[in-house]
Amino acid sequence: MNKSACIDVQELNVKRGKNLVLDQLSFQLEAGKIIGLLGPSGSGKSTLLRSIVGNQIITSGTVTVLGLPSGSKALRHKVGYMTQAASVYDDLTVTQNVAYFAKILGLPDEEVNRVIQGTDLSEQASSLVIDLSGGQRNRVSLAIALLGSPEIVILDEPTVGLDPVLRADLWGLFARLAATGLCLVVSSHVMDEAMRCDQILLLREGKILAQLTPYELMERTGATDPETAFLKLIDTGASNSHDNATPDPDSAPRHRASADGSK
Ligand SMILES: Nc1ncnc2c1ncn2[C@@H]1O[C@H](COP(=O)(O)OP(=O)(O)OP(=O)(O)O)[C@@H](O)[C@H]1O
Repeated sequence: MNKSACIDVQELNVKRGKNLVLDQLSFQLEAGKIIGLLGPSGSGKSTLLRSIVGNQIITSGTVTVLGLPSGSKALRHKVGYMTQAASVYDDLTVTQNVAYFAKILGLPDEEVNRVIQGTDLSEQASSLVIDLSGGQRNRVSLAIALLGSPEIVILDEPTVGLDPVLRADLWGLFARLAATGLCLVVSSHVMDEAMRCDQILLLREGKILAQLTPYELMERTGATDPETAFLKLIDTGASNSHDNATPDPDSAPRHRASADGSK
């Protein structure tokens, strides 16, 4: 495994029912970056994320996380996971929700305040979740995923259903988290969000179409927007795209511009 790789997937196949949902995936992801897992609905994003977290029975291949097989007990506090379905209780306050999960994980009270502050929820700490906006609600799920200072945080479509302002807000927060050295893997089917990542893994019908930087995505396809770039990659078959290319320093991931605290 590459020294800086925090996730190493080799020849991963996953069948769900009779369907081969992930087909011979091999790739490595580096620490300290935002990795965007992009692909259309049904392309296998959630299944791949579940395989990394260790919540998915895999048919063959290996998924190694921080040097250990995914799902290992020793990874429990090292990998945070925010599922697509909201896992917060409407009738509890923000603090009560976070404290509940902190207790399950055996974490001290200070940890509750730390993640609430880290997700900009201090003002809403005493509000019931039912009274929060969609973005604030998603941030409660994110706060729970950050409990215990994980090294890897897996976020399954955290911006789904949010308006562009709230989406930009959350991506600003992801950038600030990545700047602290976390490895964030964020799935989305909104291609525009690809441009906010350091690296993009494009998935289609259970196969990796490309692994590249936003800069490379645009340069390789000559497209002016990521949606068109994705379609162009499909057209060309992207047969030589999965090349783990070295990021171009000039690609200066756009989110870094907002990593200094602005949203
Ligand atoms: N329990 C299941 N049994 C059989 N097939 C399943 C099951 N769950 C999911 N699938 C299939 O696996 C494929 C990948 O699903 P997955 O949820 O991983 O995709 P996705 O890219 O995350 O989609 P979305 O963006 O809509 O959440 C889909 O074709 C789906 O129909």
